[in-house]
Order: sequence, then C-alpha cells, then structure tokens
Amino acid sequence: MNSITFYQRFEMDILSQKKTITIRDASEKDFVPHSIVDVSTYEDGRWFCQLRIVSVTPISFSELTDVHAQQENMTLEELKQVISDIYPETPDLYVIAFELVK
Ligand SMILES: CC(=O)Nc1ccn([C@H]2C[C@H](O)[C@@H](CO)O2)c(=O)n1
Repeated sequence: MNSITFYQRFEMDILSQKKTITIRDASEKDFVPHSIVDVSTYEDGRWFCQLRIVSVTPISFSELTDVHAQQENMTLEELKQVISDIYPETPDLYVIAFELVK
C-alpha cells in the first residue's frame, strides 16, 4: 500500500503535525513501517503530502484512550464518535502512526 486518503477536514491537522495517528479497519492494515505513502483527500483525490509510516498496531474500540485522542488532536469522546460513524460495529481496528515527510 503506497497511498492513503483522509477526509479533507483533517488536512491542516496533518500538515501542522497535530495529528500523528489514524485509526482504520482491516482493509488498511497492510501499510509497511518505514515506507512512504502519498496522501490525498478522500473527497476529491487532491494530493497534499507524503507520510512515513511509523507503525501499525491492532487495537479494539474498547482500548482507545486519551493518548490516542491526543494523537488525533481530538477528545476521546470526539474520537469515539468519529470512529463509530466511519466504522460502525467494527471492534477490530488498527492504529497507524505516521510522520510528515518534509
Ligand atoms: C475512506 C475512509 O475510511 N477514510 C478515512 C477514515 C478515517 N479517517 C480519519 C478520521 C479519524 O481522524 C481517524 C480515525 O479513523 O482517521 C479519515 O480521515 N479518512
């Protein structure tokens, strides 16, 4: 996997490095640590940066903590709501940690 999309409302958080993880379902678990991926918006496919994958770690919805929320630049309540909206009834998730390629 050498590309990933984000909802465009998260673009500024990624570019300002306030957001350093994303939490996805199993369809996006195969990113390789140390690889560099192109990032574009989900809505219109506009490229906006590259990210270096740091790690991919399985997690269940019930294991989400304030630390994950902070890494997403959200409150835990907001993070749980976002994930419930995107991945309803998906208990098995993956934390993809990343760094902005400058
Ligand atoms: C197609 C798709 O699912 N795209 C996604 C999924 C998730 N995100 C963001 C939303 C939250 O910040 C985290 C946690 O899921 O990742 C996204 O931008 N695009």
